[in-house]
Amino acid sequence: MAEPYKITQSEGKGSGVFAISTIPPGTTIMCDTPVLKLPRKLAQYTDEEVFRAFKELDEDSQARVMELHEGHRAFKTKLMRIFKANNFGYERFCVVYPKVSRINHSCVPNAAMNTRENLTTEIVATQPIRKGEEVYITYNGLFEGMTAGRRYRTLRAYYGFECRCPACALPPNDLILSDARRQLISVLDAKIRGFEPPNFHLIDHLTPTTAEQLAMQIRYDRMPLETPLTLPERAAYNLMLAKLLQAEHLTTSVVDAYRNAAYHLAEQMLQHEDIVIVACCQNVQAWMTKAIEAATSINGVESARAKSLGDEWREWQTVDHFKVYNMSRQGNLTDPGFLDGRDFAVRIGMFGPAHCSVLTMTALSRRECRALMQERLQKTSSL
Ligand SMILES: C[S@@+](CC[C@H](N)C(=O)[O-])C[C@H]1O[C@@H](n2cnc3c(N)ncnc32)[C@H](O)[C@@H]1O
Repeated sequence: MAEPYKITQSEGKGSGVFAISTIPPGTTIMCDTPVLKLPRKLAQYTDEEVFRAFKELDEDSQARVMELHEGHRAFKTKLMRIFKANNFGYERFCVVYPKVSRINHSCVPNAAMNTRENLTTEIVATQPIRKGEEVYITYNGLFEGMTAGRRYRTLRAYYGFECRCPACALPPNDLILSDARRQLISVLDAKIRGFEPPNFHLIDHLTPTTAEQLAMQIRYDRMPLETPLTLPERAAYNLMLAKLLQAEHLTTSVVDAYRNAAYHLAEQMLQHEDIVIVACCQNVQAWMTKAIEAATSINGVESARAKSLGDEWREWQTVDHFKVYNMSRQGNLTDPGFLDGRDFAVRIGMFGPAHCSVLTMTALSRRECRALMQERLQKTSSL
């Protein structure tokens, strides 16, 4: 199949990758395999190490490396300048891709890199990209949670350019809001993953000279959370994260955030096997719907992600709580006025002998529901 992009000049950025036809979200724009590969190390690579790996390549591969962008940093050799401007660091290797290396950076990217274990990578559109528009990825996954000032320092130190993407070029008042959102994103994202928020303060001292120091390289060490998040916190943090990511137009992680908010709220509700809280079911449904909509618009309606979320949601609906919720929504409960005015929760139970028991349902007001839950809590804590 013809590739939907061409590599051509991008104003003020050297070369760039541009869409030659409209690219719907979820489309694989480009596939690439590393041309140069070095084992990952904590300390900086020396010129000799990079040269040794380069010398192993055949002539054609060497030529492909040497035609890449040199960046703007003052390393001694052209090879090192190219390596520094184009390498991607993974857990075990640092690699240079011949085609992906032509993609410029934006803090609000319209494409993302999906890399397999064998280090082949795909660039996938995460937003609709119109014909003639430039394709952007983000050079640093942590930028989602960094203020514009810290992104500026990082890009200047490691790449030597000033980003003018829509997030970095916001008017001052909007920038303050964007910075606040991104700092919150960093806190919520870290806590959801079970870590204390990363300490980005070292970046404030980052300069092109200090960038190569080891102390700067290991600044993202993460401390596990002292107290794990509770279920209500998990649901709330994921919901806030989803909303903040959307406000920042950072679409890639929105799907997981909405899905996880729904999952943890459902988990919380299912702790009471016999109580169906209507508002919880409504929220679980609303957030799963948003996750599915986001996956459909980012990955495409036929994508594995959108399908697996749809399957997951259908499976959740086979649980008694959602069955009862759906019945109440469809007015299928025996008494049509059943939930009127007391529509906070439904208590479900079984009545009669096991072989012919019937499902019973009792409407609960907010006060009744809270009293019932508190009574149970007291019983559990007195055990
Ligand atoms: C991996 S290369 C990207 C492709 C490169 N523009 C080229 O000509 O091959 C990284 C270099 O591209 C340039 N670059 C990338 N994103 C940029 C941006 N948003 N603004 C200005 N320059 C950018 C910088 O010179 C950076 O060192």
